[in-house]
Amino acid sequence: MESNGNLSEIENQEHACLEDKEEKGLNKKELIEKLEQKERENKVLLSLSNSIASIRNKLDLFDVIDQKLKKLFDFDDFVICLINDDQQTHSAFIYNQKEDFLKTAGIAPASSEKYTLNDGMCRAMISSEKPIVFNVEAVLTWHDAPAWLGFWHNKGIKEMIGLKMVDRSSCIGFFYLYTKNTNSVSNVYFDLLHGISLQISVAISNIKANEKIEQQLQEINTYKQKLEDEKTYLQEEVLHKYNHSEIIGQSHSLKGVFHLIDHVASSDSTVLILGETGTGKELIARALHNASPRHKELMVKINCAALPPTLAESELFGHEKGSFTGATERRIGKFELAHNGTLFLDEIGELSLDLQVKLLRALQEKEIERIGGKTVIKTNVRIVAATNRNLLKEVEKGNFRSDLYYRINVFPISIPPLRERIDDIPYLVSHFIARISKKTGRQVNAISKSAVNKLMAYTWPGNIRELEHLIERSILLNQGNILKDIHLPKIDRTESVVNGTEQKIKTIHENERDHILSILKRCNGKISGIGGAAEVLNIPATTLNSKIKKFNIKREHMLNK
Ligand SMILES: Nc1ncnc2c1ncn2[C@@H]1O[C@H](COP(=O)(O)OP(=O)(O)OP(=O)(O)O)[C@@H](O)[C@H]1O
Repeated sequence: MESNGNLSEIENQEHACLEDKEEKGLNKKELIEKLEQKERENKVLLSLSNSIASIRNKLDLFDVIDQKLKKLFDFDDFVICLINDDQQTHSAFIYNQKEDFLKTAGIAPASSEKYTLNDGMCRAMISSEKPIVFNVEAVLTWHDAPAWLGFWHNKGIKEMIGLKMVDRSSCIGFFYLYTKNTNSVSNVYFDLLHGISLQISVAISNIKANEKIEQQLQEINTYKQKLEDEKTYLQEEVLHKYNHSEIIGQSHSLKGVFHLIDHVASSDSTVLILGETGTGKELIARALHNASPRHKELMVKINCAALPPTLAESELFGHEKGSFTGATERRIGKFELAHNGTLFLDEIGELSLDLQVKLLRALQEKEIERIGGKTVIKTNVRIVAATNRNLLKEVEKGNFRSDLYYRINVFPISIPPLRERIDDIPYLVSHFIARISKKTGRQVNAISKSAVNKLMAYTWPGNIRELEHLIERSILLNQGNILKDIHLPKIDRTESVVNGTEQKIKTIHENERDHILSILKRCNGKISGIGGAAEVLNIPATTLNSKIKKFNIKREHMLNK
């Protein structure tokens, strides 16, 4: 009896069979019972086919087969195996996954195990169009019995009904029913079984398509999460800083810094930026990143001085959800965020010794592990570090690991303090006036010459940041659109305290002499002309010359820094 599993065809066949039996004189009651039985079977098949259409995962398919087919056939268990991509082996795809079930001795079904297609059972099923009944005891005596058979034998299985599963005329796997009795599935049902296996093939294609969609969705979610992380980081960055795109200055020393940036930007070398606070180290780090091949990726900043001790490791390397109290969400660390980009380790001299070890390991291994994570994550980051400390001294004092120092001190760039590049002050002032006026809505658009001179005479312990803040303060206090009044700190802080002891009170003359001398030194002995001490002091060069004479200031005093 051939069948393609179509239900109406099956019914026709059953009617033909009944007519045949009537002819042979079977009694009517028996025939009605048969007909009712067939109707029940058809109902089960119809409901199976309806359920199969909505199946999305393996568990659903297991339940549907287990519940619906058990109404039709007397079997104890079943397994669906699929042929692997290598076309040489097959593995269990749908099977009973209950723990107590899998405890039985022998090789329990597991999707990770691969078995050859070249065993006696597979060969027989591949070459047969119909289900085959295998006797377990008999197959166990075969030289090419499948490796897993002992497991079912130990479970008390006596018979296996196996058939190949076909999709678009190729064999994609096998469907096995296991029974503890013999002859429990009559061969009358074999055509039906074949039809069922075709429906199961459809369900399997759906499951596989669904698994692929799920996997792609997961990839999309991971990517989305990365974009979210980057977006949050960038939003924080925008909130916390102005958007500097320019480094202002024309001084010889700053040009030297630009030259070094040009040299090193295109490589992946670690750069250590040295300089007093406020000299623009972060600006230089950004310029370096923007000039590097990594400029399309993020430059992620870690302020090592501001890392809270309890969260520092998570901040650097991230954590998995639930890895510690308060870790309610998975979070990626700055190292991971900077993947393919630049990691800017600001104020690296402030990093605790404990974190120095962890940082060194991450730099050496080029891989990190999230707290509570089980996998090692490869990272490709370019390191730019900055400090206002003398790191070598910190190494000598035992505050900074020498191995980390040598690891980061590959290409040092020193940013000169503002007092050593006073030529940059007028440019910086114009830049800040324009920006701060715009920001505050004030109409200030110029600065008086005397105010610039005053600024050039100051020593700027806080460097450009101090200048920026001072201009802002002055603009806010200014009347009119020319900045005339500059509110410099009353005492020049660098000169007010000497080794923590108070200065002795000086006479007016002593003060005047010291001030003139300090400006002369700053101007490298230049008296007149642009950038000369007379211009800075806002007095004629002739007046300055007579004061130099009066205070007995010698040329060597002026050059003696
Ligand atoms: N050459 C420059 N042109 C324009 N603005 C500058 C320049 N140098 C520094 N600044 C500005 O001065 C401020 C301080 O700069 P930055 O934060 O880069 O200094 P830093 O050396 O990193 O300071 P710290 O050591 O305190 O972290 C910033 O607002 C920065 O934009």
